[in-house]
Amino acid sequence: DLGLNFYSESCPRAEEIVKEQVTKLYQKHGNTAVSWVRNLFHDCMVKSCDASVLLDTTSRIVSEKKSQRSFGMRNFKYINTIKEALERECPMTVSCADIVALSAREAIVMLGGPYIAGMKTGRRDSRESHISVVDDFIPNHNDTISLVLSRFQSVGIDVEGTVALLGAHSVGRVHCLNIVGRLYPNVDPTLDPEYSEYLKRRCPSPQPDPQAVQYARNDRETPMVLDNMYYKNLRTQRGLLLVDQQLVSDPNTSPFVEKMASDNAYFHHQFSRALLLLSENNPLTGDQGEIRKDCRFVNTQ
Ligand code: HEM
Ligand SMILES: [Ca+2]
Ligand SMILES: [Ca+2]
Repeated sequence: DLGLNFYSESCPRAEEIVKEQVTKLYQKHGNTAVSWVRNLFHDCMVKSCDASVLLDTTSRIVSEKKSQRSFGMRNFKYINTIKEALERECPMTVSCADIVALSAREAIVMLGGPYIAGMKTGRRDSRESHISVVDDFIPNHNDTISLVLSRFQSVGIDVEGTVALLGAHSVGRVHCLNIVGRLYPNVDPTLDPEYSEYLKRRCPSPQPDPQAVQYARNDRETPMVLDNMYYKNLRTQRGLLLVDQQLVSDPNTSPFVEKMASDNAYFHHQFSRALLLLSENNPLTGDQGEIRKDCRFVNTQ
């Protein structure tokens, strides 16, 4: 099973090393922290917190990064930086799946979010990619709220927790590809008009070139702070994705949006609770899976 401070004997400084590396990376490239938060969602939601999302494509494996749902994910190369620091201290000991979890915990602090107490470790790494089922677990940007809620419910996260987790969209960016459906041919009438003008300036073409890096920030006010500005934006019709905006129009979720918009501490509390649950979804433990040497590849192909 997972446990608190699983590496206390095998690698006592493991959690400290992750913290040091996440801090250094954040100082050089602030958006690495944003990536670590998204990584946890994309790994843990898809079957298990097993670092399946980190595998690269090889002759035997099709990477989950190839999925349309993973569009825009970035900074994977810096996971290797964290892993290398751990390998220098304790070779073949700390799993990539625990790096995903611990780096997210530290990143949330860097971004002004809550410190998530009680995060367990001891996850082991998958020997396979789950590319064929990514779409069954990760919702699309324009899915209905009932589908989104059922996906989170299937990993034990309730409505309040789901509303809190979507608050991760208080940081980072969205590429135009995921936005233009709300702008062209007609502007979604639920969008604030001043906001849709801004979005059209950011995304001037209905068919964005997928190679061009055209995007809008999730939260224009505090783009690098994991705060409740996201919910305030939803209240003023400035939700970026359809899934975001639906949180205020649906009667099951809107009361939580209201509470989170007016109380940042409550948002942080719910975010911690839900993220902890997500971080413990169906891990490989004991002698299941393996401890990868390189997070991009299984040990023996
Ligand atoms: C219904 C659930 C969700 C959907 C449909 C969704 C969808 C998306 C989409 C489409 C993007 C923009 C990708 C791009 O164009 O570059 C995005 C970005 C992001 N998502 Fe989500 N997301 C969901 C839930 C979550 C959760 C639960 C978290 C974390 C707890 C999360 C964290 C992030 C972060 C941090 C970014 C910004 C990434 C960056 O700037 O590099 N998302 N999400
Ligand atoms: Ca996974
Ligand atoms: Ca923010």
